[in-house]
This record gives sequence, structure tokens and C-alpha cells, in this order.
Amino acid sequence: MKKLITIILLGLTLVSCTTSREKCEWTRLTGESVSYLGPEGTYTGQAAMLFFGDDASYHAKKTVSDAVTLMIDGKCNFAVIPQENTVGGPVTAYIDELLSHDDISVICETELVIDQALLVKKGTKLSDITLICSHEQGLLQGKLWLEENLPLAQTRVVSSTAEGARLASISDGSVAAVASAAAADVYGLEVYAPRIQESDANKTRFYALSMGEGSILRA
Ligand SMILES: O=C(O)C(=O)C[C@]1(C(=O)O)C=C[C@@H](O)C=C1
Repeated sequence: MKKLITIILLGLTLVSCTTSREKCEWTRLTGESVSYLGPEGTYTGQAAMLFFGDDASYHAKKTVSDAVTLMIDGKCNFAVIPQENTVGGPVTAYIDELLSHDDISVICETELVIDQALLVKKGTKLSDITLICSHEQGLLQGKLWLEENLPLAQTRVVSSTAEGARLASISDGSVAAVASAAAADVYGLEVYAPRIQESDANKTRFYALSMGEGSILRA
């Protein structure tokens, strides 16, 4: 319960810490090692870079649970996870992840504007697409656009938007992904349609976690 209250209070009060890495003033450690929801090209990866910059070493994990477990096992110092989206709402599995460990602290948070794009293999036409892969939040955020433009295509929930992009890149062109334009670069895909999310106010909040009391937080 103490942890729940702490998290709620952090969510409500860390306004000074929500906009940029600069405002998350913690004592920088050398050799920071950070796990996050991967693979390369996720929004969570973007948040991790914002928090920890170029000098950290990064571990892209398949699930949020894997990312948090790596930190709990002492194999990295921090974990970065998504927490809530303005369209899709709170992702309770992630919050459960926090609550299940008494000694995890939220040391900082940030909110990113999420621009979802439809990514395809180069030269693909809309009529070629039979399957769209993304994180459940990506499919939710792009739902209206997808229903209007690809009403016959199937959708598949995968572990992250970047995983969707990876799957599209190894497909025969019939698979598209809802992911970031940055993921298109990582996986050699083309942005077929930018900004397909339902709302221009599409934002996701991310937490940086550490073990212990969160003493490096400067609220
Ligand atoms: O799949 C990703 O790229 C993530 O970082 C996860 C996630 C989420 O869990 O909400 C993060 C931001 C977007 O809202 C879509 C997906």
C-alpha cells in the first residue's frame, strides 16, 4: 500500500520532472546500465535515451517484465518502462510490475508525444497489406485510421511497436506495422502514412526505475 501511495503521489507531483532529461536532476553515475522494452526502435527506447543519454549502456528486452527483472537481478542499474497513454489509458500490467516489488523506486518520469505511423516494406501498396502488427497501444491509437484505410486487414498484437516493425521488415510485404518513423529507419521500412493516431494529444508517460529508496530523485 505504501508503494501504491508513493507511485500515485509521484504521478501527481513530479510535474517539474516531466518534460526533459535536464529537469530530471539526479547525480549522474558513470557506466549507467539501463534495461528497457525493446527491441531497438521502441518509444520506450526513446524515453530511455532522453533519461540517460548516449553514454549509458542499454539492454533491449522483449517484455517490460524482462526489463524490470534484469534490474532486480542486479544486472543493470535502471529500467525504463511505459506507464500510461492518453488514448489507451494506464497499462495495468506495468503498474502491477512495480507494485509487486517493494524495493523498486520511480526515480523520474517523462511524457513523450507519440506519433504513430503506418510502416511498410519499400514499394508496398495498401492493397498488398493483409496483416498489421503492433503493440496493443499502437493498434488502439491507430484504430480509426486502420478501420478506414485497411478494413480487411487482420491485426496482431506483438510485444512492442518496434517488434511489429521488425516483423514487417522480414515479411514478403504483406505485413505492415504501426510504429514510429524512427523505427522505419532502424528496420529499413518506409513510412506509408505518418501521424495515424486518433488524437494529436497522444502522449505516453514513461518511468525510470531503480532499486532502493529513489534517493537520486530531485523533485
Ligand atoms: O511499443 C513501444 O514502442 C513501446 O515503447 C510501448 C508503448 C506502450 O506500452 O504504450 C509505448 C508508447 C506507445 O504508447 C505505444 C507502445
